[in-house]
Amino acid sequence: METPETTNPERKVVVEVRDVEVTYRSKPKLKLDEGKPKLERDEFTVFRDLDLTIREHEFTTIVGPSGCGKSTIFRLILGSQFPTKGTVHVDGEPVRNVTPKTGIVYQRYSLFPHLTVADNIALGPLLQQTGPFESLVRSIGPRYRRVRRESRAEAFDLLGRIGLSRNDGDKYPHELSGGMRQRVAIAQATIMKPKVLMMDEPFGALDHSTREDMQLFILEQAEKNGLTVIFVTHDLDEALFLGTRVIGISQYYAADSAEDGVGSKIVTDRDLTAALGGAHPRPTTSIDTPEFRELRRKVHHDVLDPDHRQHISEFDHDHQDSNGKH
Ligand SMILES: Nc1ncnc2c1ncn2[C@@H]1O[C@H](COP(=O)(O)OP(=O)(O)OP(=O)(O)O)[C@@H](O)[C@H]1O
Repeated sequence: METPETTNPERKVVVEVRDVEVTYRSKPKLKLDEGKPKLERDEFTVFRDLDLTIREHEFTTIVGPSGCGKSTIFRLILGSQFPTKGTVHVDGEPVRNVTPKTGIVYQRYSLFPHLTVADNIALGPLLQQTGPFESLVRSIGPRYRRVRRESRAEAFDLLGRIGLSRNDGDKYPHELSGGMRQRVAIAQATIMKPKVLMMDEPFGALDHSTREDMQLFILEQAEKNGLTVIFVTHDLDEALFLGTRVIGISQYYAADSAEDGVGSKIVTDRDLTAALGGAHPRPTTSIDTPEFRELRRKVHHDVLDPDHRQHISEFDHDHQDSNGKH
């Protein structure tokens, strides 16, 4: 596997995935064993010995073909799924559930349709300071009203920074364009100052030109606010354009197996800044260099080329250490 000189060992570790195995089990099925009925579950191990270290201010993009396990990694870091074996830490603590340490932006459905834009953005701080119970029973109390007023003021302040007007704050999500909705979703996540911002195909539903605008927008937000971002996409160009580090996951085939895929692994982990001789492929104008085209060809070959996947089982399975080196 490519060695990621990528990750700067002096930077604080934000996400640490160690020796993780993820096995999915199907619901019990009734089968016949020598004529006797028996309940059995099918098992599928998507990852074995998965290691991943993500450091502060990295913009890590995770790319790979459908079904390779991108969302599985996403859910493990988020805390909505747990490994069968191994550990996942965020900001030095074991991940046990979804916490404000992790901000999330999905392709859709992050916004509550019955709340205005400002109330959607203010919801996180409001719930954090009052809790769902207090919100429910004390919504007319003075403390709740004060916290709500302050959270909304913070939300209105944020609108300008995400390219929306103050008037937009009183609109409902259905009154906004797709790109504006995703800007609000990003504000909703970042207002909580998460240690890591997780984005799962966030621009997948947008048209081409809005998607390009949003790519520039998230780069600007990441840079201005020093965000640590993990961005899952199946689009290699998007992954290479946005990432300071690109992780490619692919399914592998056991040499002696007739099965389709027998698991997935990280097949590429590259520091784009280092790979391109210190020049990051931003802004857009510089991504068409010979170095960038060669990098794209290699990552495409390692991650997305189905002929290459046949041979991945011959790869060295050694773990990386916390510096990302073998
Ligand atoms: N709950 C589950 N039960 C059984 N198998 C599962 C389950 N969730 C995921 N898998 C399997 O694990 C593998 C990885 O799934 P995952 O959704 O993480 O992939 P992905 O790369 O995000 O796919 P896509 O790009 O299509 O969303 C797939 O083969 C999938 O069928």
